[in-house]
Amino acid sequence: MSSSEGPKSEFKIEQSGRQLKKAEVDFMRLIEQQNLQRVQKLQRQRKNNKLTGIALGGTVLGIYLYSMFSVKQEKFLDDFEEPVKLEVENKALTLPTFSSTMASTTKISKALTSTGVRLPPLPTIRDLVKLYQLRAIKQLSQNFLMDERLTDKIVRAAGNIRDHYVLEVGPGPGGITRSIIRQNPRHLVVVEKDRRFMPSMEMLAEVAQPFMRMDIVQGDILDYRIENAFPDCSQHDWMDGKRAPVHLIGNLPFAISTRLLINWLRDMSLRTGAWSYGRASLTLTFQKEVAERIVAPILSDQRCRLSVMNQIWSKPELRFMISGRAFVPKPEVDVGVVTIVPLRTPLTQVHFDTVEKVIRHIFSMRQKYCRRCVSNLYPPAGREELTELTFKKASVDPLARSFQLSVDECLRLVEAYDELSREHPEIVGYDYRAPKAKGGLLNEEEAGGEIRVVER
Ligand SMILES: C[S@@+](CC[C@H](N)C(=O)[O-])C[C@H]1O[C@@H](n2cnc3c(N)ncnc32)[C@H](O)[C@@H]1O
Repeated sequence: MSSSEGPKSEFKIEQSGRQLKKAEVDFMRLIEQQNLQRVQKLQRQRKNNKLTGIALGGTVLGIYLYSMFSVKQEKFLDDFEEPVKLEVENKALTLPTFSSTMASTTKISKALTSTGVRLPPLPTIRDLVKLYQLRAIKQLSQNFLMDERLTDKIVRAAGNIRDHYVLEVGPGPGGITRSIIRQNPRHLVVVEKDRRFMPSMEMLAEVAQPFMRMDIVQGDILDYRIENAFPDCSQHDWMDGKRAPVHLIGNLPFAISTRLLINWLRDMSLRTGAWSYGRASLTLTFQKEVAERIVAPILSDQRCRLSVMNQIWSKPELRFMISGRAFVPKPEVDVGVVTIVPLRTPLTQVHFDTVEKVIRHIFSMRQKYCRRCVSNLYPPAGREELTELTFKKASVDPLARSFQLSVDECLRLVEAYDELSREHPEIVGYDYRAPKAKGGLLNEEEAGGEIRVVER
C-alpha cells in the first residue's frame, strides 16, 4: 500500500473493526496532549495580552490626567510672568518678578531694596514651589501670594517696621517674608505649621542673618505663645501715645482666621500675648466678606459680632482688596487687607469673656428684635423680668435689631448684664444652647474650612 492511500485504508480498518495498535493509540494521545498544551498556552498568552493592554491603557490615562493637572497649576503660575516696574530711590528700576527663572534671581537680589539692603542670590518663590513640589493643601488654607508688588504693599500697610519686632503667621514659601526682610526689622519670628516650607524658611533665615535675627517656628499658631517670642523687646507703656514696635503680619489661613482674631482680641483686652509688650498692631488678610464685617459701621448689611468686638478694643481699617486671581491656587473669594491698632483706652472695662458672651447673644438672630436675643442670656425662670431690667438699665430700645445698635448701646447692654450677673450669680453659667456646640455659631473652621461660610 502506498502512503497516499493511508487515510482510505485506515477507514477501511475501522470499518472492518480492526483494533488500533498500542503505538497508534499512544501517538494519537501524544498529539491530543500537544494540542491541549498549545490551546492552554494560547489562552495564557491571550490573558497576558489583555492585562498588558489594561496596564498600558491605565498608564496612558494616568499620564493624561497628570498632564491636565500640571497644566492647570502652570496656568496660575504663568499669570506672574510680566516684569514689574518699581520706583527705587527715585530711579525706575525693572525688577524680575517672583516667577522669573533661577538665572534671573540674582537680578532680584542684587537690586537695591527700598531700605538699601542687598539680598544675596535667592531662588524665586515660583521656583521654590516647583522645586519642593509644594502642592497647596486645602485643609491648611494654602493660597500663595507670589506677586512681589502685593506682598510689599501688605508689609507697607503695617507702617514702619524697621528695627521693630515682627511675627509672621503662616509664611508658606516666603513671599511676604521676603518683603518683611527687605524692610529690615530687628527680629522676625515666623510660625508655620507645614514642615514642607522649612527648607525655604531656612534659606531665607541664612540670607537675613547679617541684617537681623530671624527665628523659624514649625508649629500651630493657635498654640504659640507670642509673649515669649521677643525676649529683648522691652514693655512699652500702653498710654504713652506711641504704639509698641511689635507687629503681627500674615496672609492668614482662612480656616482659622476668625478664631485667631477673637483669640487675639482677648489677648489685647487682657494685655497678654503680643500685647504684653504694649500696643502691638496687626496687618492681616481675610476673606473679603470677613474683612468688610470687621470694619462694618452701624446699620450696615455687614454689621455683626466681629464688627462690634473689634471696634470695642481697636481701630480696624480695611486698607485694600486683593483679587482672588493674585493667589496660587486661586481661592473662590477675594481678599481684604485689614490693619488693627489697639485703642489706647478701650471702650469698656468689663471682662472680655462677658463682653463676648453678650455680644454673641445680641447678634445671634439678625432679623429678630434684640430683646429676643438678649433674653436667651437668662434661664427660663425669671427670663422675662431680667430681660426687661437689662434694657431698662441700659436705656436701649428692646425692639431694635442688632445691626441698628451702636457699639455704645451694645456695651450698655453688656454692663447691665454684668451688673445683674453679680446680683444673681446663678445666671452666669447658664447657656441656652447647652449641650449643643460651644461657641454656637458656625464658623469657617467648624464648617470644614469651607471659605464661603463666614462668621457673623
Ligand atoms: C494663605 S497661606 C499664606 C502663605 C504665604 N504667607 C503667602 O502669602 O504666600 C496660609 C499659610 O498658613 C499656614 N498655616 C495654616 N494653618 C496654620 C496654623 N494653624 N499655624 C501656622 N500656620 C498655618 C499654611 O501652611 C500656609 O502656609
